[in-house]
Amino acid sequence: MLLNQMSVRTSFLIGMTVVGLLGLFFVLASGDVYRDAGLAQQRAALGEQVRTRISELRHELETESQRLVLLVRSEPGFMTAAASGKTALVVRQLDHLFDRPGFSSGRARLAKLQLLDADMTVLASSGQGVPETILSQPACASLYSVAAKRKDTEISRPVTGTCVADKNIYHLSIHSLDERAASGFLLVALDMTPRLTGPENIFNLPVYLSLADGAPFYRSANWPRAEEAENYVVAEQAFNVTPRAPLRVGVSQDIRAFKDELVLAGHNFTAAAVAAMLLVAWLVWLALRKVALRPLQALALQLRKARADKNRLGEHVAVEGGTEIAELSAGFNSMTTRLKELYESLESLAFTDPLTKLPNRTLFHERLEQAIEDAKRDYKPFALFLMDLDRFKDINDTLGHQIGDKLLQQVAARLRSKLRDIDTVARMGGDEFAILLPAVNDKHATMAARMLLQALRTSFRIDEQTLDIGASIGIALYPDHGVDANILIQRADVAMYAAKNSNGGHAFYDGKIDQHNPTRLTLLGELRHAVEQEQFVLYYQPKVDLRNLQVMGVEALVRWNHPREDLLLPDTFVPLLEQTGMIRSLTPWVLNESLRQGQLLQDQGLPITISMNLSVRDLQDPYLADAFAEQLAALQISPRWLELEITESAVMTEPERALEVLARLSAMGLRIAIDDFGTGYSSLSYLKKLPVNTIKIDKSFVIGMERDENDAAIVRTSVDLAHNLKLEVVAEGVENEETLKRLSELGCDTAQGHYISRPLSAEELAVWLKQSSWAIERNPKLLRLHK
Ligand SMILES: Nc1nc2c(ncn2[C@@H]2O[C@H](COP(=O)(O)O[C@H]3[C@@H](O)[C@H](n4cnc5c(=O)[nH]c(N)nc54)O[C@@H]3COP(=O)(O)O)[C@@H](O)[C@H]2O)c(=O)[nH]1
Repeated sequence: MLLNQMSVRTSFLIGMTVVGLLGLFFVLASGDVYRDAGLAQQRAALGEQVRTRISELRHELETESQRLVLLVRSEPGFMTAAASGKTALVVRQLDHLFDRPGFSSGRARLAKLQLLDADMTVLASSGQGVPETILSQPACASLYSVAAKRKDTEISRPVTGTCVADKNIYHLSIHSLDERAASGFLLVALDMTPRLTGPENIFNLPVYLSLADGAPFYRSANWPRAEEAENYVVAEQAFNVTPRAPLRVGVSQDIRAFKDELVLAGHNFTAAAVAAMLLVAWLVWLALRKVALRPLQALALQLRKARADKNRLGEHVAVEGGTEIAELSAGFNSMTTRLKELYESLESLAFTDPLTKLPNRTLFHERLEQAIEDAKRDYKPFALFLMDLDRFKDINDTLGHQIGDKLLQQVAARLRSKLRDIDTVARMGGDEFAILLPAVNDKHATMAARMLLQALRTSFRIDEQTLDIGASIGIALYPDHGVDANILIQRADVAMYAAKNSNGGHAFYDGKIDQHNPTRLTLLGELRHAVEQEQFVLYYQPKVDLRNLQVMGVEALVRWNHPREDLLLPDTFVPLLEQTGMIRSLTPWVLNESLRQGQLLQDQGLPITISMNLSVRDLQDPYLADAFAEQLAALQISPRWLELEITESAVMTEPERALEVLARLSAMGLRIAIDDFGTGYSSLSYLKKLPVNTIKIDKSFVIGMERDENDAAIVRTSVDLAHNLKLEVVAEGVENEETLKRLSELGCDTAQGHYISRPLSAEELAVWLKQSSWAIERNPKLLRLHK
């Protein structure tokens, strides 16, 4: 377990240290074995030396005995005396021999000469030498009986023996005087005690002699004491003297020098073994480091780098090592390359808009945060643009998503091509783009916005079709309009709505126009949803022809069928739809629904004109007339059943464009009414130019005309003006019979108001048209029109 938590390097070092310690232990243990073996060998060598010396001593004594016997045989005096059988003469000769040169000159001291008969009975003994009694002791005398028991054929060979008597050790040998037994035998006794004891013993070492029963016989003065035992080796050898009295010879040898040598050799051996082990360990370490450790460390290092910095993913590590390491490194390199690819594709998925390949909302947010940091550090302003395409929804709905997608791709490419490398352009979703322009002030931002809008004004060519779109850009500046990313985005959003209502197509954030509050934001979100889900419904308010007091048309008025609220009136949401440009998505729906309703009523035999309201944004739409033409054709409805109500202010916002749009609509046969007449700063010169059929006097004058003479004057003047211009007049806001009568007296053509009817749902209208006193059956004008 612990090994699992260690680095390979540490594991290697620990493993090698353990192996090294084990090796050292075995080296030290083998030193002891080696020393013991050395001592055993020393002991064996000493034993061998003792055996050899003893054997040499025997041989030497036997040789000496032979020499003496030959000397004796060559003494005529003795041989004559022996042959004479005269004991005294023989004894004299024997003693005489003792004194002869060469008898006592040997290294073994001559101890006795005896003449024996054929039965090994002593005939004569030399007076010189050791006393007679010593040789007659059983240990020595046994040799006589051994010799006596020999066969005749063995008589010529000497009999030898060793005996211990009277604290001396003797070598005895019995030789025949000649080839015949009858001539007698000669016993030669040599005292070999000095050869085994004393400082000049044959071993030249301290000697310890003991008898068979263990009784000590002799001990050299320098024999080691018990406490010195470890400094000596002792070899023990049986030195057979007679069967009954074997002598054991112990020899000790001082081994201190040898032991010192052993210790020194042991130390040298240990040192050499340790050095060899270290060398082997070092070589193993070098090899392991080269084939395993270095490659693993290189791979681990690369892994750490890649973990710390994702950009280092995919960097290849070139390592040399064994087969497994080569396999590991190849696997590592291919894995890190694959990881890099996966990471990049993930990053691309997470941060890139798949359609336009532009940064997405998430990445834009990151860049915005970074831009704020940079701007704080460098004290440089920057600009944030939020841009929304005009008419994109129409294009998407009418030409299909594929065209819409290609248009977005071309818009993205065009925007990108117009910006600097340091600028960021991102797609926030739908047809909304965000642009970050570092290090620019308000003047640069204005120039950039104009340049981008100009770039988008050039037509787009997609699948053989030429498409024209516009855009609105809202601009928020750092730090003037905010120092926080979310605030800047919100304010650029507010500015974008202002831009939609402006002429230039771009607008800076302005605190005065910012009606930003949570309720408004919620409403905005819900409205977007409502437009997508078509959560609207049309109510219809009848208009009565004052000449016959019968209904002649209805005004279509939109209501929001809010999922949680009651039906919401247009004042609560139409201004917001107009500000945001979303009204342009609602208008086609109102047109479609109005025409469908008109067709239903006509199918029921209730032919009436339907009026619908257009906003200022509709009047700036060059495709509006085309859309109306398409819709009318699709439903096969005559344009004369449709009337469009436009306010003076809507026309006066961009009179030239409005005039162009209205001219086309009028040319198609649609009727045009000026709504809320009298409330705006009417330009009579434009009124003259407009293809208008009707003016609707604003209800604020009509409601008050009974009480306020000024209002009454305005109504009267408006009626006269309209008639002078050959226009029809509608008075709205008729709330009572008196007003209706007064309007009729003034020559007003049509009346609309709560007195006649409040706005009705489609079902209510169908009933009302059949049942009310203003019913259509009694209106011959309309019946005539229908025919
Ligand atoms: N662009 C579009 N604008 C639309 C659409 N539908 C409506 N509108 C605009 O909303 C304004 C308010 O409409 P609404 O709340 O429906 O009010 C209408 C009538 O209910 C009201 N009216 C009618 N008679 C009387 C009356 O006797 N007294 C009284 N106090 N109010 C009355 O007037 C409104 C109709 O006005 P007008 O359009 O000027 O004829 C409305 O002004 C529309 O501009 C839409 O689909 N698109």
